[in-house]
Amino acid sequence: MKVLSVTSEIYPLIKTGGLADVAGALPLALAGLGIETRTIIPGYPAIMKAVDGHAEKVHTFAELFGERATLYAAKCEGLDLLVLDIPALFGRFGNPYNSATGEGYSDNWRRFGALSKAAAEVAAGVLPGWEPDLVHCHDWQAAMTPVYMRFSDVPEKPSILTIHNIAFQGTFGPDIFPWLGLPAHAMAVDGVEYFGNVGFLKGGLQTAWAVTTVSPTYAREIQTPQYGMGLEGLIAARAHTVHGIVNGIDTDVWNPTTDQSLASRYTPSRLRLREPNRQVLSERFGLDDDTSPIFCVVSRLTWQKGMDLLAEAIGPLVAMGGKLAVLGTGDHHLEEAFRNAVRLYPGRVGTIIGYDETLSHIQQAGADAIVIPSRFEPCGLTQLYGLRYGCVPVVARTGGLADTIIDANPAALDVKVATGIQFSPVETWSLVHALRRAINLYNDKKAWMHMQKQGMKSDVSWKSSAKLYADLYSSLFV
Ligand SMILES: Nc1ncnc2c1ncn2[C@@H]1O[C@H](COP(=O)(O)OP(=O)(O)O[C@H]2O[C@H](CO)[C@@H](O)[C@H](O)[C@H]2O)[C@@H](O)[C@H]1O
Repeated sequence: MKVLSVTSEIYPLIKTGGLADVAGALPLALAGLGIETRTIIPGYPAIMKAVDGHAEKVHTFAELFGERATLYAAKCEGLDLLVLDIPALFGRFGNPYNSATGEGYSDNWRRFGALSKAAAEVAAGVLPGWEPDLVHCHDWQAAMTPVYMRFSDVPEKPSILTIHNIAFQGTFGPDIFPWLGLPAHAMAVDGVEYFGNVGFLKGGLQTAWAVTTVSPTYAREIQTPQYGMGLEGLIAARAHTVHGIVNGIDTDVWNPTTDQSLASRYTPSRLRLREPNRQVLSERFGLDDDTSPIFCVVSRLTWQKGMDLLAEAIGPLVAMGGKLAVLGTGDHHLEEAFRNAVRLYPGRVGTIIGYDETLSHIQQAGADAIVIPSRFEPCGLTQLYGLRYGCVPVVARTGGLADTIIDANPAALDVKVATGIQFSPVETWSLVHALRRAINLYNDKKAWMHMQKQGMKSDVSWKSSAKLYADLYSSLFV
């Protein structure tokens, strides 16, 4: 089967978050099941640089959203890419969505409208010698693809839209509609119309043949007003086509026995070898060199991720003897709160504001636990990295966090199946209680080691989830 994947970021070429990890890893996992994936991606400077010298021009669009566009094919990092080069839209350095001030680009509707339109044309067969059987779109930036497929003259191909984060919906004023190149009747409830505006994600949810999200619990949650962010009615109405498939991780990139980012590599039976990583981590974050537990964070510093709750829990955490190493970027007031905590609790809290892939590996290998107090979490990847690295996850009981971590309740501890700590409701007092439970368990060396080992045994690979995607793909042809 031939699949066209449509995405606005892909690991290792351009990444702002978990979407890139999934868009990069899933094609490799599906290849093992006989599914050939080509990924269409905007030609940002980072992508153009990566394919420079080995890209082949395969198509020219005379006009796409007022611009001339070129599609290049290139193999890169094991990925089979179709790069959409439109310098006026994508030739911007830095974050793919926002300007240097952190604001979304005002022409994002043109940029990702163009990506979706180009993808729909590839689906319709404009490339010489290659036509996909199915189109798999990721998030709002790709969500107009099935809309263009639905409202075109060419027979529609099966399509899947995966929601990685429903908080980002790509909603724009109605004045953009005439520029989208869609027939007038597409501005209706069974098209892109969304409370009088144009909704990219809404249009995709309406038109894709199947909708997936990245865990079964989140698939249920987004059908409720608490989590659906306005789209719950539409998603619930399409419940029979909504599937929750938990993300896997690239177990070659995330492998503590071979990871070259680490000061020391280790296996479940040689957990002592984590110690040099712990030391590197302590030095990098300016933490006291003692045996008290280190909790880490690798995250966007936002409300979604519950980082305000963690900021409030720092005092109690330090009072209970814990240390905290925070790596992240995000809301300025939260960045400031974590910087302040370093001043208040020197040696107990370390904060690095920034994005650092290598350091994120060192954290998982050196910290004792990773804290993920998300208010909502479609799947979450950092708890999966934590499991793989023996860094015990302390997580909010929501979305994929609820599906992937086995809470250390007395029964689970008794039969040694616990892999982390869950807490609910997602409030500061409850998080503090979870941190206390973690510290108590950490002080019981045997129980803690069992949890680390049990986590490291968990199957966090793409194997079973890739099979679920393959089955879903096949089901759309019957
Ligand atoms: N400062 C930093 N330095 C280095 N690395 C950093 C970093 N901050 C974050 N990262 C990395 O970025 C990725 C974040 O992935 P997540 O799944 O945690 O959340 P995100 O909200 O981006 O993804 C959305 O999509 C994914 C994929 O489906 C879902 O798992 C998730 O629930 C959903 O919100 C991880 O690989 C993490 O290690």
